[in-house]
Amino acid sequence: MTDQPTSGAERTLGGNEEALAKLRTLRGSIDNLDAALVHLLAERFKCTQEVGELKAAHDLPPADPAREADQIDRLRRLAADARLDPAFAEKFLNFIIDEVVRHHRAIAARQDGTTEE
Ligand SMILES: C=C(O[C@@H]1C=C(C(=O)O)C=C[C@H]1O)C(=O)O
Repeated sequence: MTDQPTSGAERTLGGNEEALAKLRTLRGSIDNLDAALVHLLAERFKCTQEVGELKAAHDLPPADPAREADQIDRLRRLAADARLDPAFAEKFLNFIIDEVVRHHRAIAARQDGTTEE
């Protein structure tokens, strides 16, 4: 007996129990990986928050383009080794870094007694 289908793809597979079981197993792993990604990102943002406070306390600029370039090179190499598209890895890292720098600007502005955004 198979559980009731819960999504469009599951309904389309209908009575194909083998394919349905495989889809559900894969989606279970995707759920676990997405949870791990959220936890990893939360830990990364905890670290970058502290970096932002350190920078504000020592009057350092919110962004460090040289460090960003090193990180992007490194992530592109890691992605290629892992057979992940390096262009995607770069886009993903830039998306995260933009958010980090936005936080760092806000921390610096708070420290200066100004408001940003
Ligand atoms: C976290 C930092 O601040 C910024 C964010 C970075 C990142 O998220 O990897 C890298 C460089 C900086 O522009 C840092 O300087 O280390």
